[in-house]
Amino acid sequence: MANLSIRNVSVTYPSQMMGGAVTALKDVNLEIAPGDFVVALGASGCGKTTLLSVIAGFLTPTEGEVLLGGDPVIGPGADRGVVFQKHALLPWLNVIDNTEFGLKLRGVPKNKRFEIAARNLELVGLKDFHKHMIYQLSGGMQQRVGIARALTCDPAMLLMDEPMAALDALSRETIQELLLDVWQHTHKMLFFITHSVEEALFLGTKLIVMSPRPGRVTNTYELDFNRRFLKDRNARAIKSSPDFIQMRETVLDIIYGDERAAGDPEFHQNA
Ligand SMILES: Nc1ncnc2c1ncn2[C@@H]1O[C@H](COP(=O)(O)OP(=O)(O)OP(=O)(O)O)[C@@H](O)[C@H]1O
Repeated sequence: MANLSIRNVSVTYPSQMMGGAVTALKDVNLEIAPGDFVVALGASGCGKTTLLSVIAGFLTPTEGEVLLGGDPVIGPGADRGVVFQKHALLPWLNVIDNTEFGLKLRGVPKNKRFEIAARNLELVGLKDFHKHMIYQLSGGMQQRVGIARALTCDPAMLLMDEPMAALDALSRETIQELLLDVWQHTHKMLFFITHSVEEALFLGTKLIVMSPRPGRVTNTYELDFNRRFLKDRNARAIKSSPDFIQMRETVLDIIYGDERAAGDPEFHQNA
């Protein structure tokens, strides 16, 4: 199975405000192996979305390279499925047609694409919702469709940019647990962006904490809270355990420090 290697990646955007250029990423190195669930966390503007865009192939780095299975990433590809925060589903198509969409574009025959889409919808708990229109679904169910759709081309990696941000607390916890089940079932690499420290610690096997100006990875932690959850399925016990709380405070200190240094007095209490 293929590793994803991010090697010495820097990204500079042209900017009229910031003296002509803004360094969104500076010399980022990261190795993601099959089965890794990498979560990126950090103050606003530290380059999380830029890093995801580089991995997805939406953006070419100014310096450095991204390799998937040793091959350079030179654009978007079916080997990397992207789940966006919202507004990414096609409202005029029903659930099964949205889920099949990528396969249809690739010319996969109808029977085959139905079989794959139905399997993925079952995986995300939507087997009875094939014919529903997108507007008939809750935000959490729409995100389940987004995950099923991203899985249909059997990518090596799922990329998710704050996929839970628009959900209420209960739906968010349900989708977090669902995502861990999907991860355990598929063994895909995951790269996941969030602003919630609790979510990051609960979901990831590897947490990267990023700092702004210029955006870089300052701290990396190996985690096993998600594996503990998959063993005993008691999320509340894990999130209130002493080691979870201690880790949460350590990470919050880093992020608060960055927010203060950036002069933002209203750090959003998203932890
Ligand atoms: N297209 C662009 N043109 C110019 N500057 C950009 C562009 N996209 C992002 N930036 C700048 O690059 C830096 C990193 O942005 P990015 O969106 O990657 O950060 P982020 O960590 O995802 O932020 P947030 O948490 O607020 O979503 C910021 O200073 C941002 O203003």
